[in-house]
Formats: sequence, structure tokens, C-alpha cells
Amino acid sequence: MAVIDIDGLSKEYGSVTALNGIDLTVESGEVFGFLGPNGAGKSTTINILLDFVRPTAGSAQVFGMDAQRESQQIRRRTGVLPEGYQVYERLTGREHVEFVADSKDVSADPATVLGRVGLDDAIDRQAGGYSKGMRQRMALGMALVGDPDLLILDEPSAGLDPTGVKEIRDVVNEEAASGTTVFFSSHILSQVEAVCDRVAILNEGTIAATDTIDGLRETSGKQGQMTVTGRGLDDAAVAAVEAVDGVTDVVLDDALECTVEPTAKIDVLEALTANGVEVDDIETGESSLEDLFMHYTEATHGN
Ligand SMILES: Nc1ncnc2c1ncn2[C@@H]1O[C@H](COP(=O)(O)OP(=O)(O)OP(=O)(O)O)[C@@H](O)[C@H]1O
Repeated sequence: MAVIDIDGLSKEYGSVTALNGIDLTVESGEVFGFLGPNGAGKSTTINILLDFVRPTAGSAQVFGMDAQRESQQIRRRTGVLPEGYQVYERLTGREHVEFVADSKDVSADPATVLGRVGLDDAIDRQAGGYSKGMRQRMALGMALVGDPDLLILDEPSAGLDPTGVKEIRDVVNEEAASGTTVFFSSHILSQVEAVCDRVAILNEGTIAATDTIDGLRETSGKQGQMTVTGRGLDDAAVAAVEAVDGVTDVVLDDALECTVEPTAKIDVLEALTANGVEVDDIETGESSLEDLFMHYTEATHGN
């Protein structure tokens, strides 16, 4: 059964297109990574799922319920770690947990909840005195209140040191083992790699890829970087290489570089030779998972 079902979802903020007709399905029990660079539209998608933002077109369903019309019922079964959660400075960790339990009308033991995120010792301190990492961990604890069927975590590792990142990972794994569906966003592939069953890569409001980590790895293994040096490399040679099937990202500097599938390497050389290029040297290399992520998102990388 699909826990999240997004169909043709678009969102425009004035002249800015944040989402451009995305389709996405997350099945029950999946740990799903929602990846993309800053500004890709991840938070907008999450905010639509929770009815904090209204879509311009398309629809989103959670647990088979409409995200707009049935948001109360959806939120009761969903634990949320919002991006950049602001704590109530004067309330203690315990009081934060009690606050969420009250608002969801469920019972929760603050010591158990905060123990899971490593805040046992700080439970009766005001959250205003917590470090950034402690605040983030408390927010994760708050998301766990009421044993939700779906956890939505927006950039859960933001501001955390490696120990904090590992703790989040442990909690996600524990939740997944108990059957909770987990949907979380990140702009760092390596942070979702260890825990996710599947990922979607979002770029400029469009889904660039949806796959398992193994599937992505297979794709990345197939693609390789090819660098050719020689005489006669010009715009016509670039155009000829661009026309070869299985070749992308052709760039001419001192050398000609492109991303190429193994079977197309020979075609690249033939295209160059046919264009009068005298090839001096060829280098080829495998691309990593991280390269692949960059490949899908490079249009906005660095913005
Ligand atoms: N309230 C708003 N008003 C106008 N534009 C907005 C608003 N919220 C988001 N945007 C724009 O929509 C686009 C998508 O933003 P969004 O926050 O969803 O991306 P994101 O992938 O979550 O990015 P980040 O990783 O930086 O949080 C961006 O261009 C952003 O500037």
C-alpha cells in the first residue's frame, strides 16, 4: 500500500516554480530518501504533504487521504521533524515532549522519548540552553511521540556532528524495523545512503531519478568519464560527440571531456576521427554515486 502518493504536483510562488508536476509514491514500511540541492523543492513538497502549503496543481495523498481535506487525520498519524525547528527557549525538553503529546492527544513518557535521542541528562533543562545538535535531537524525539505510522524528517542531520548523524540513523533504523514508513530529505547523498531503501533525486522542481541505492550504483558504474586530448578538437568535434548515443555532458577545454556509457566509447573515437581529429591520448574512469548525484543536479549545484 502506498503511504505517500503524489500526482502531478506543482507549486508556484509568484513567478518562482518550486515544483513542476512531480509524481512520487512511497510504499508502506519504506525508508525513502528525498534528495536534492538547496532550493530543489524538498521542503515545499513536505509542507504540501502536511497542508502547511497549498499546491497550485496536482494532488497529494497520505495514508490514502487527501493532504488538503484530511490533514488533521494525517497529522495525527505522522511524526514531523521540520526544517530549522525553533525551540521554546524557556520550556524544558520534558515540557516540549508533553506539549506534543497534548496536542496529538496521546500519552508519552518524556524520559523514554528523550532517552532514545540521547537527551536523558538534559531532560529537565530549558531548551534555550541546548546546543544546536541537542535541539535537533529533541525535535526528532518530538516527532516520535505517539508512535507514528509515518515519520517525515526534513534535513534531520542539519547541524549535527558525526555522533549526532549516527544517532539519527540508529533511530531511523529502529523505526523502520518496527514498520514505520520514513520519508526524509537531505542534500547530502551519503547521509541517506546507509538507511534508505529508495531515493528520489529532485532538481529544480522536477524528479530527475527515482531508484534504489543499488540501482543508482549500477547506473553510476555504467557511466564513466572520458577525456580525450588531440589536435583538431573544435566545436564541430563537440557537436559530433554530442550526437553519439550514450554520451552526455560534453565539455571542450584543453581536452574534450564527456560522460559516456562503456559501449559508446568506441563511437566517440570514431566520431572524432571522422571529424579530422588526431587523437593523442584517451583516459577513462568510473563515476561514483556522488558523481551521479552531481550529474543529476549540476544545473543548480553551487547556487
Ligand atoms: N514562501 C515562499 N515564497 C516564495 N518562494 C519560495 C517560498 N518557499 C520556497 N520558495 C522557493 O521555492 C523553491 C523551492 O524551495 P524549497 O524550500 O522547497 O527547496 P528545498 O529543496 O527544501 O531547499 P533547501 O535544501 O534549501 O531547504 C526555491 O526557489 C525557494 O526560493
